Amino acid sequence: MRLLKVATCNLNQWAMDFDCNLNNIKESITRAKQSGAAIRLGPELEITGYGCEDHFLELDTVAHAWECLKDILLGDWTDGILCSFGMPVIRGSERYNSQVLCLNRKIIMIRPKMWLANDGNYRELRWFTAWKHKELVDFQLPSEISTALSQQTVPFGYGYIQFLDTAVAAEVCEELYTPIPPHAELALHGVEVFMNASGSHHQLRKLDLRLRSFIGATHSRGGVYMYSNHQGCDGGRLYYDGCSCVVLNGDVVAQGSQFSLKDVEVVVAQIDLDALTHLYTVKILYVMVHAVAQAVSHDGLNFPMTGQVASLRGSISCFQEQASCNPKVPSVATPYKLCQPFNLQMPLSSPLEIRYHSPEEEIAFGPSCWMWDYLRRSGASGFLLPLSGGADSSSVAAIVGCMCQLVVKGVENGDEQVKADAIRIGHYTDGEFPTDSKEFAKRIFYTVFMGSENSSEATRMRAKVLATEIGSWHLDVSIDGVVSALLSLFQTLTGKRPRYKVDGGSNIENLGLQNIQARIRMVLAFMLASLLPWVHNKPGFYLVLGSSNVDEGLRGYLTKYDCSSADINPIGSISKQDLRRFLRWAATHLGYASLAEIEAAPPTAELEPIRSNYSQLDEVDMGMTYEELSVYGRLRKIFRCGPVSMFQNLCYKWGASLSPAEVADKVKHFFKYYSINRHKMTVLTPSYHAESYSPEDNRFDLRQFLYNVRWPYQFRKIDQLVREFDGEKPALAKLSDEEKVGVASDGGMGVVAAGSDDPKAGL
Ligand SMILES: Nc1ncnc2c1ncn2[C@@H]1O[C@H](COP(=O)(O)OP(=O)(O)OC[C@H]2O[C@@H]([n+]3cccc(C(=O)O)c3)[C@H](O)[C@@H]2O)[C@@H](O)[C@H]1O
Ligand SMILES: Nc1ncnc2c1ncn2[C@@H]1O[C@H](COP(=O)(O)OP(=O)(O)OP(=O)(O)O)[C@@H](O)[C@H]1O
Ligand SMILES: NC(=O)CC[C@H](N)C(=O)O
Repeated sequence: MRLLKVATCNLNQWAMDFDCNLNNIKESITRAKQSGAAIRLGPELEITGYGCEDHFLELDTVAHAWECLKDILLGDWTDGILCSFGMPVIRGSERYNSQVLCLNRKIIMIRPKMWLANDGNYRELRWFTAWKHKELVDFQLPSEISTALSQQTVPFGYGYIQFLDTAVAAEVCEELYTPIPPHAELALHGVEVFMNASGSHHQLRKLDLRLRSFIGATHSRGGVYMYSNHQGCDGGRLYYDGCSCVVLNGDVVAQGSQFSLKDVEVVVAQIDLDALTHLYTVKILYVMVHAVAQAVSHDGLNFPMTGQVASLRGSISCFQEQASCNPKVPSVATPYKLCQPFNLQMPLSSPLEIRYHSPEEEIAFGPSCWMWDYLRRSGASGFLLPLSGGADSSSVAAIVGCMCQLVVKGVENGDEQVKADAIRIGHYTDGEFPTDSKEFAKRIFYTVFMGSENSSEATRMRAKVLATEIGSWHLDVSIDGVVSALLSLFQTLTGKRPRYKVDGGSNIENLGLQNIQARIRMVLAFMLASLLPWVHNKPGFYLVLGSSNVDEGLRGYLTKYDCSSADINPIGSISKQDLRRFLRWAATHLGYASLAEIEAAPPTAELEPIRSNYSQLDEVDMGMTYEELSVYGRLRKIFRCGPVSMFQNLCYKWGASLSPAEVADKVKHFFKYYSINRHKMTVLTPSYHAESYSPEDNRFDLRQFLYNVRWPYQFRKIDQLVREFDGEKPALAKLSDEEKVGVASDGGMGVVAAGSDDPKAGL
């Protein structure tokens, strides 16, 4: 029997904060050692933080990473435990994103990343070179390190470490998701343990995709797959969502949290790499030992199994055939044993039922954890939210409420860091600390309803009730005096006073009057956020929260520099549809009952006067439904559709209820407004990234912002296709639902399935 105990971790690193990162790393090693683990894996680029971006171009960053590594290696941290540290390494003139593998105060091997993440939010090729050679070369350690460690060189490149009792290899994040992942070849060389150091961000409904990859990696070829990820906001729009885990032969045997306020979480599993013992015996042992530390069987049928890796591989004929003729992969021989012999005191981990959060929980917990990190690291004393009583700002309020609940839970569970941060931010004195989320919210959360003559009593009351449920310090102010002061000023300047459309004004007047209200709210919000703490004898400032959703951004249905311009926005890349689901969930699960009524109300900007025959509604104003917007957004971004291919796809998808000419009108309408308003994306409030169809212009969706909004070439082609389709209409109408190809699946990312999004269903 070869019993191996492995530890992986979620670390809440902060880009460029080397002290914070080093402390977390040391803490994780301490806990790994306490658990008796022989391997400790940390996340990708953990020493610097993953999100340093152009700081990686600074030599200081790499130098500081070496200094931190030296600090670790000069102490007893790596004694008796193989540690993988993520850091940038320069070799010659190239910089590599590397896993540095250390044991007993020596560096055993440096494994540079071979396939870099370079799409979506990732731009690793801007900072790193990919190592493309299938070999190990000698790497001369920086002189300060080599002197301190008495070690001149280290093997650098692709390969694995051959210990006396097992073989271990690194696979760096993205490499796992490539068409030919390194682990496939390494497994054929007898590598039994894979260490994947990752920097992977949260995206709604993405976890499944990730877990399927770990499972797929080890299901047919066997092996132990260790995954480590960052967890938290390391200084940007992304939330790294942890979920460090250990997978054995396709079964998850240890799983860390996806959302948590903890800075360090260590996930441990114990595996037997060797012989297969009779299940019954194992079951008895399991009962006898009665404590499988990290792995608890959910259904009672999965017991810890011995002999998992070698035995499985030995039973697959093709595996052996391919292994026998596989080209050689270099290795580093390390005369050291990682495994223990059979020992009843060391219980084995069993397969777990994988824990997934629902999308509603993801919306609640991801942004709240991100906001907590942002708050505690920004030096602010709290948040201020312009709360309209509508769905969007109420979702943001609920997320802040959820954050307060998580903080109180963290304190209750004895998390000293959360407690210290909460005491500092909430300005508790005399040994007091938060014990009630509402009381905590009162200290760190201002909500402000800024009503105008166009606001309804219903929204004013909804804002007030929700604020009470959450516990925020709520203000209810009227901005009419400021609006009329501005209008009087304008009248003095020009002699003219604009009127609303319902009162006979033009479109320009109507828009001008709406935008005055929207922008005054922004100015007022920032004023209150900076001065209210002073009024209440608190030091510091509050961060202004924005609350426009991804669909409004895509369509441009927001006033540039209005109340959607804020310091940060937790829902800027979440769709209206998902927010509504979240509100229904939060009404019961977060205990804010009024959210149910808020969700049920039709979305309105309340910027125009309400008359008996007119009341402003978002979907009417926009000329499209939020449901349609989600479809356009996904086709545009995820499926990279231009106007013509979007039209073609939607003809299939909506063909049963809309004619090609109607589809063409919708597509043109969308592209017209998308392009008219694209400039607004350049000044979008930094938002939590949660959705792969985000139109966020600064880091994610890189496109021009000055368009020919008539799209003459593309729209002409659409018109031509409409004429052609009109001739073929009967043929198209004959297609059954199953035959309508629509949009292909996006691999589990929650994209519309064919035929599922009839635009009329949402009306
Ligand atoms: N190509 C370009 N590049 C750079 N900037 C450009 C530009 N074209 C216009 N601009 C600038 O943008 C301005 C137009 O933008 P903006 O001032 O926003 O005005 P605009 O987009 O015309 O109107 C805002 C729309 O959002 C609606 N709204 C407002 C508030 C809340 C809500 C809601 O419920 O969610 C909806 C409102 O009813 C209205 O339909 C122009 O005056 C110009 O200054
Ligand atoms: N009466 C109001 N009081 C306070 N803030 C407001 C008010 N009206 C609008 N806002 C703020 O301006 C933002 C944009 O206003 P808009 O009317 O577009 O709301 P929205 O995007 O539809 O969101 P909501 O669903 O929260 O009303 C809101 O999210 C809110 O933060
Ligand atoms: N750091 C990386 O290699 C990222 C890999 C991948 N795109 C992810 O989100 O997990």
